[in-house]
Amino acid sequence: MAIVLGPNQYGKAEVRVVAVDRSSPRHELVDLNVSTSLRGDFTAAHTRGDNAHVLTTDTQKNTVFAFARDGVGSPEAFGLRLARHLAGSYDWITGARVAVESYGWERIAVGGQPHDHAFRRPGGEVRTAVVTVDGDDVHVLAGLSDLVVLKTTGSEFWGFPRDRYTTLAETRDRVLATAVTARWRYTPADGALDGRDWSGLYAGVRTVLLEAFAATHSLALQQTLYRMGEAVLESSPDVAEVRLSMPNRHHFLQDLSAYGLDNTPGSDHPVVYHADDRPYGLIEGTVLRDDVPPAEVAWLGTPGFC
Ligand SMILES: O=c1[nH]c(=O)c2[nH]c(=O)[nH]c2[nH]1
Repeated sequence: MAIVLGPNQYGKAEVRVVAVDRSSPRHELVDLNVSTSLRGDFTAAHTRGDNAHVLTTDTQKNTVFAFARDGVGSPEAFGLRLARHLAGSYDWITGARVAVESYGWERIAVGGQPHDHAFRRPGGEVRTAVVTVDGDDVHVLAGLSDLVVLKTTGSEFWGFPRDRYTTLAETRDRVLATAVTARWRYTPADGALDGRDWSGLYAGVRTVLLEAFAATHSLALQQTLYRMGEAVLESSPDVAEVRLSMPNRHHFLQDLSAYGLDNTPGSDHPVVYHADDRPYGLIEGTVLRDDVPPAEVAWLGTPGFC
């Protein structure tokens, strides 16, 4: 009896690549999750730790980003280009599997017009309501969670203090993305909560949140959050306060200079970002009218910030 290596494959799983075509003011966005696997003769790596045949998973990841920099096209076409390249890279590599998930984004409508560089990812969004009866008082919180939005430009972040641990570069142009969780409290209006057009109110607030995200030239996600809450209060006299929780879904500009590719935001090639999932900044805040009495009981039992 001999113990032998059976079927095997290896690669980089879930490379989160976002490519932005900025060749016109109307940006186009491709958002992919790419996994690669190589098949071939990798026996020595498994049995002896001899890596002479191992095209590293790190290289496979870099190749995904470099190929995206040349334009993605359809997921099928991108997969074909990548799989053929990987399978053909060394004679001991006999095959490659490339799996591509493509996430769809829709343009956010501002004033009824699709925005040039602000997008919403459909699906997953949840409408919420919490009603509290406390003696004679009644409170209604409406809200939403997982409203996923992204801007490909119109976002800066600079002017922050630098201590010995600060490495973050200042930026005048970055991708800004978040998944909005919001709750807002309706004013009791003489206790006449019944009979309001709840769905109409909800739709109005949601539209204002989206429009404010899209239309705000952001100097910080904190500023965008405040502006979104402020816009709701300005447009809805029925709302007393808005609480927002917004993770900063970081999109890091991928450095491709090691293989001679420029990836600075410009218009002559797609700009390639790595969509990181964690850790993430978590920006949370309340925006409220200072002349409406607080109602902490309305928020009792609501976990997290809002
Ligand atoms: O909008 C931002 N706010 C921050 O507080 C922060 N911190 C950070 O590292 N990046 C960002 N971006």
